[in-house]
Amino acid sequence: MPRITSARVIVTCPGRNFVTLKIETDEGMYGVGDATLNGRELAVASYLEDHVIPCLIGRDAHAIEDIWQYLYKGAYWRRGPVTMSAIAAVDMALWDIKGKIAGLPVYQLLGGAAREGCMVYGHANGTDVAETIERAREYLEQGYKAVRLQSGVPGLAATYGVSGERFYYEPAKGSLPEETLWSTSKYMRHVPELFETARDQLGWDVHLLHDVHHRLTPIEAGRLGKDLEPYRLFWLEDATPAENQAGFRLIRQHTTTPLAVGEIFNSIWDAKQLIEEQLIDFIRATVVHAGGITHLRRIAGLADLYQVRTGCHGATDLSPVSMAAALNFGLSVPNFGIQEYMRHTEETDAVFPHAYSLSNGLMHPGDKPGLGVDIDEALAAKYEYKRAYLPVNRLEDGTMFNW
Ligand SMILES: O=C(O)C(=O)C[C@H](O)[C@H](O)CO
Ligand SMILES: [Mg+2]
Repeated sequence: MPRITSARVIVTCPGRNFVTLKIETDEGMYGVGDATLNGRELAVASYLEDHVIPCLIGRDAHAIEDIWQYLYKGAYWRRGPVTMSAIAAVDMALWDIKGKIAGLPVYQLLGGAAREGCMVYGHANGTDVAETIERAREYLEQGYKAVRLQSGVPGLAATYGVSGERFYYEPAKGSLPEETLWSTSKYMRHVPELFETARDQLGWDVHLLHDVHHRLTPIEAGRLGKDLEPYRLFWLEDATPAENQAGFRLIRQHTTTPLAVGEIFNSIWDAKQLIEEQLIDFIRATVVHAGGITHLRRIAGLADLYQVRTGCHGATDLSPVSMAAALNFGLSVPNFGIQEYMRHTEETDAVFPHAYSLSNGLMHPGDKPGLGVDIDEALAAKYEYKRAYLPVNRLEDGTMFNW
C-alpha cells in the first residue's frame, strides 16, 4: 500500500493567490490539491499545516473515503469553508495519486466519460450593454456555446462582474477591501434591457447566463426572473442569499427562469432542501470549497434524483488544480449541466502546467494519469503571497449590503 510520507502547503501569487497541497508517498508518487479560499487563503494553509498534515503521515494513500471521514468526523467541528477547503485539497491530491498509480485519468476511476466534453461558459463583461454584447460575440467566435453577461448599470460607479480587463476577471485586490455602491432598483431596470438587446443581436443559438451575486430578496428575484422569461436564460445565478433555503420557494412561485446557486456552499447540507424540493435547477457547489471530488459526487448523486444538474463554480480564484478536478468530475457525472470557465493568466498557467483543453466550447481534462495537472514549485516560489480582499458593498445610503 502507498503510504503518505510527507505533505506540504505551497502558497504562491502569480498575479493572484493560490494555496496548493502536495502529498507524497513512499512509492515516489505525489498528488496535488487546491486549497484556495479567496481572501482567507492563509486560514486554510494553517488548518492544513498545523492540524491536518500531522494526521496524514503514515496513512494509506489509497484510503480516500476513510481519510475523508477521518478528517470530517474526526475534527469534531464539521463543515465550514476553511475545513471543507482543507479536506477538499487532501481529497483531490489522493485522487490524483490513485489515478497515477492506476495509470488512468481520474475520470476513468469515477466511471469513465459520460460525454465528449464539458460545456463551459465564458464571462462577457462590459461597462455598458454594447460593450458586453461585443465581448459575448468574441466568445461565440471562439466557439463557446454559452456566455454569462454582466454589464455596468447606469448610475452605478462599479458593478459586480465588470472589470477593465478583457478576458480576465479578478475581483480580489487591494490590501483592504474596496467599497462599492449598489442600487437594486437601478439594476432591476437595466438587466432586462441587457438581455433583450443580447437576444436581438446574438440570436437564440447561444446559452445566456446571468449572476445576481446574492443581491436581491426572494420577491425581487421572482420579479427579475419573470422579466427575463422572454429571453430564455440558461440560468439566473445566486438570485438571493441561500442560507435560508426555503426562501427559494418564493422565487419559484413566480418564475420559470432556471435557477442556479451554491458557489459558496461547502456541504450537501447547504443544498439538501433546495434539491429535494426542486427549488433550483443547477447546483454550483465546487470541488475545492465543498469537500473535494468525494463530497461533490455525493451532492451530485442527491441532485440527480431530483433532476438538478451540476454547474460548478470555476472563477479564476479556483486554481488550475481545481479546474482539472472539476473537469474529471464533470466528464463522468451523469447529471452534468455546465462548467464555469474563466481563463487563468499566462503566469498562473505556467505555475500549474495542465493537460485540460478547450475546443468548440467543450473542455476535456486530457488523458494523463491522475488529475492531469502539476505545480512547478521553483516557479511558484518566485511569487510571494500578497494579501488581497474581495470588495464589500453598500447601499447608496451607506447600509452594508451583500457583495
Ligand atoms: O464566478 C462567479 O460566478 C463568481 O461569482 C465569482 C466570485 O465572485 C469569486 O469567485 C469569489 O471568490
Ligand atoms: Mg457567481
